[in-house]
Amino acid sequence: MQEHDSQLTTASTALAEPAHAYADVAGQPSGASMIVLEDVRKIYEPNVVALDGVSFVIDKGEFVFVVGASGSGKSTIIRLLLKELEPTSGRILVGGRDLGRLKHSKVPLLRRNVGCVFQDFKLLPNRTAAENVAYALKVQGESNASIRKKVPEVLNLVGLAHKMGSRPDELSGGEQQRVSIARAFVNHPPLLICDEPTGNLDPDTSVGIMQLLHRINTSGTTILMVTHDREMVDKMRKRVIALDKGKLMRDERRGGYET
Ligand SMILES: Nc1ncnc2c1ncn2[C@@H]1O[C@H](COP(=O)(O)OP(=O)(O)OP(=O)(O)O)[C@@H](O)[C@H]1O
Repeated sequence: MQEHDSQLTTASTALAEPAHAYADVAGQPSGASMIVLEDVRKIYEPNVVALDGVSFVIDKGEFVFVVGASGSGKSTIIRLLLKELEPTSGRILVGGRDLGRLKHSKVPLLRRNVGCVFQDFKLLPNRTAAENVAYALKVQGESNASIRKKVPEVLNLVGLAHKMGSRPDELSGGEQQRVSIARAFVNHPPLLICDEPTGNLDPDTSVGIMQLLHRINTSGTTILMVTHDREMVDKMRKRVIALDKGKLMRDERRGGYET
């Protein structure tokens, strides 16, 4: 743990000025906010109102849960933040950049600055843990020398140094999620979006994953986590944004799953 923490401190130092990571995205200065949604509406064809005037601000370094019943609009928010979708109206800023004004050629750069962790891990089945992380770096154009350095460092950080050569089918669910967190965090993105990261895990394993995400957060990375994990939200007492049928119903510092 000691060793992991010192590496997270290094990550924190690297993130001391996360605005640099975005400096090329649109060439605008970044403020203290990591995510801004201003009166965002999203209507899917033919006429499904997924988000109905949602506004909130998430500052750099925050840890925020997004909760709500199925169909309340949580995944739509994630897809908007990654610019996989465009809002019907309203404004979205990530790292100070207005996504509505972001050129399509800059979208890959945006996504490199936003790590993503999913419920189903999305690992390549025939590759080892190390290869899964290395592959993500390779497609980003990272040099072989840098990949050789970064992969063991990040797998050590998530507590998987001893399983670098294991394929996903040789790893437990919790270990697979650690590989997926390593892949998302390997370039120390200023923002990590987690879509139900503990949804497939038992309660004890989920606690370990949450501890890891908490440590990543305390190193400076902003975390937005969509979850149905009532117990976890109630235990962590972090900021909670609750959606219901596309509307923001609650935004509470140190909130619980329900009021
Ligand atoms: N591509 C789409 N076309 C039409 N309607 C969609 C599309 N994607 C989502 N929706 C609808 O938009 C609403 C919000 O969906 P969204 O996936 O954001 O909810 P969610 O809160 O993530 O749900 P879950 O917890 O089940 O993942 C739902 O009514 C859903 O049926």
